[in-house]
Amino acid sequence: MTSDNMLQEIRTEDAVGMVLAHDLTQIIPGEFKGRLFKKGHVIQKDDIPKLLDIGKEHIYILNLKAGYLHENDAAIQMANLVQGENVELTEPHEGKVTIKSIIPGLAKVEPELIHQLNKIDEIAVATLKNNSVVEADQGIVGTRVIPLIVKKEKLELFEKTIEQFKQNHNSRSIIQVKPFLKLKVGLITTGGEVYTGRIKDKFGPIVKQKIADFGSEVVEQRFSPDDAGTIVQHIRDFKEEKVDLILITGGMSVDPDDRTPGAIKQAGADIVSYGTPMLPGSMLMMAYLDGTPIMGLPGCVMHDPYTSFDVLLPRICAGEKIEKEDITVLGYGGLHNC
Ligand SMILES: Nc1nc2c(c(=O)[nH]1)N[C@H]1C(S)=C(S)[C@@H](COP(=O)(O)OP(=O)(O)OC[C@H]3O[C@@H](n4cnc5c(N)ncnc54)[C@H](O)[C@@H]3O)O[C@H]1N2
Ligand code: MOO
Repeated sequence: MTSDNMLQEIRTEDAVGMVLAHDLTQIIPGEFKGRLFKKGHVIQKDDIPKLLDIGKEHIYILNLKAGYLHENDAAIQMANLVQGENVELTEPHEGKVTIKSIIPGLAKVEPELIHQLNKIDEIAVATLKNNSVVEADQGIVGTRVIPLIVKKEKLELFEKTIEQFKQNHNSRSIIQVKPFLKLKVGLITTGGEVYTGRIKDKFGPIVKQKIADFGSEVVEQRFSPDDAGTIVQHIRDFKEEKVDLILITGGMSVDPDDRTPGAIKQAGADIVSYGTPMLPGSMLMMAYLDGTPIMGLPGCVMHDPYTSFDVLLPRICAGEKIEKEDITVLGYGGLHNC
């Protein structure tokens, strides 16, 4: 007997008729990784060679004492303690519970708390990054304890850490998925070369597709020469038409014809940031005009698949307000092939 006499080691050849204490995993590189036997399975004579094939010369018989939890029950408890809106739990599998989204949306995870929880010895909580875009049925979090049996005290500490975090953060959900709203988007395409027809607009279709990907719609596209007054007029018209988001493409960098940042300021918007420390997408402007988000989109959004626009857009589509702090953190890890 080991581990406070709760785990009895039995030779596999002598284990016929006994009950497995946990899921047993087989891994064949490139072919299979998964559960070969499930916890609770009663071992049959035919199972013996299969068990030996996966390297199990001994198995555990479990005699759990008060004050201890089986890995499956610990994983369920941990998942229940962190789960919030629009998610569901899977059954435990090889000691792990997965929290999955039930809708497409924006996954919210509290990094600071996840770090605190993982400081508890024998606890493992693996998550997607905060603000990841997820599909329905996609896993967001996996919970597991490292040993097969764990002291209940560990889970009590886990729970207390969460309670304390909630007290300090207005009972904020730990893990949740925010649905995407159906926004009406007004698009202003600037650039004399497009306005006069010298070149075809290639920015509009790309932005329209990105908006549609989150279930929103560009309700109108207007074209403007490199003239601040015209851009301001289009902004005001869209504001009157009560669009939910105004996007302005081009004219965002350092040339004399780059009129977009000036026009957004001239329209009276509050500027959250001109510039982001992410490449590509460093010349993006984030602003709000009486609560309506306005974004100035630099040329790279038309060319690069992943820019600061692709980081901020899903959050805006999920109804979040972008603050300066959301922009400043984009620099660390923010160099993407640019
Ligand atoms: N010396 C510097 N050069 C650049 C800087 C800088 O800080 N200093 N920033 C770079 C960054 S970052 C970007 S992004 C680009 C472009 O920024 P803009 O938003 O000002 O882009 P434009 O000058 O308006 O156009 C650039 C390019 O894209 C074509 N374009 C624009 N709109 C359309 C459209 N609707 N359809 C088709 N093509 C379009 C335009 O004709 C130009 O070829 O600046 C870097 N340079
Ligand atoms: O706004 Mo610009 O690329 O950073 O490419």
